[in-house]
Amino acid sequence: MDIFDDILNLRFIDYLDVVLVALLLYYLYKLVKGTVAINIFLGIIIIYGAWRLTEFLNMELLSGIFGGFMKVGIIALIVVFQPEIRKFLLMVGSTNFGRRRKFLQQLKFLKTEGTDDTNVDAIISACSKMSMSKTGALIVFERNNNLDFLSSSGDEMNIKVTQPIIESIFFKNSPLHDGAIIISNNIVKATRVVLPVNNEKHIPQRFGLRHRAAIGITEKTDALALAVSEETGHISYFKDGEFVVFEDTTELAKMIKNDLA
Ligand SMILES: Nc1ncnc2c1ncn2[C@@H]1O[C@H](COP(=O)(O)OP(=O)(O)OP(=O)(O)O)[C@@H](O)[C@H]1O
Repeated sequence: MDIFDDILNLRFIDYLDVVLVALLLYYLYKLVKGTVAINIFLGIIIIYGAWRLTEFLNMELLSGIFGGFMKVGIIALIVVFQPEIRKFLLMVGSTNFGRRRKFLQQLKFLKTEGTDDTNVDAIISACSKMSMSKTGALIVFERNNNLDFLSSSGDEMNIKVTQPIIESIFFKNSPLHDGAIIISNNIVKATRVVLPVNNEKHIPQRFGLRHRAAIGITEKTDALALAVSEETGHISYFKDGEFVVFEDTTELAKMIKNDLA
């Protein structure tokens, strides 16, 4: 009965508390998913379990050793998870409130008809042409996480998306063709951007740095990425650090529009 009383007595702030913890866990999971950090995390849990067990069994020497380790645990955690903590803070701090405002406007039916919707069809047409001519390309779509911290690694731009613009950026002799481009609200924000590369995931050997970079950025942020392979002309779409399977470019365009909505 006590439990039911407790549930009935939950305040709004308690629900909010639970939702925030769930969000925090989700972000933490997103950070450590597919990395060695998950193994370190498991290691810590095993040592904690061993410590409690040796304490329970009154094994003084062993429990002393594990206990000593656990006492400095928080410092060890900060040292070991330094890159993950850094990325986590970056992810939290770089949330793009501009897009959130747009979302609120949509809710209020105030959004003016598609002024800054990305022209996905133009991008897909450019990708199809680049696929046929085996021109390599790497396109990143910004969503809620602000990618300005990456733009500085390349050349900042402010140019409206059109099919010829995308094709000419990646044209082999163009000075801008190397690296990735970042697109936000139908604007190419940056070119020649260097993305974080995922070194840990086991993806087929035929995929090199371009595809690993697409996995890296979509894993660490909520961005989407499109890659056109220079070797095979194949178009790949990435979301949440994974390849997304699609039938044809019509389905691909539909998926991207959906994911950007
Ligand atoms: N970290 C990165 N960030 C942005 N662009 C990158 C990055 N790494 C590689 N690239 C781009 O990808 C190009 C090709 O790299 P690589 O051949 O290793 O990739 P790949 O996955 O095998 O692609 P492809 O099938 O086109 O050869 C590079 O010339 C560069 O323009």
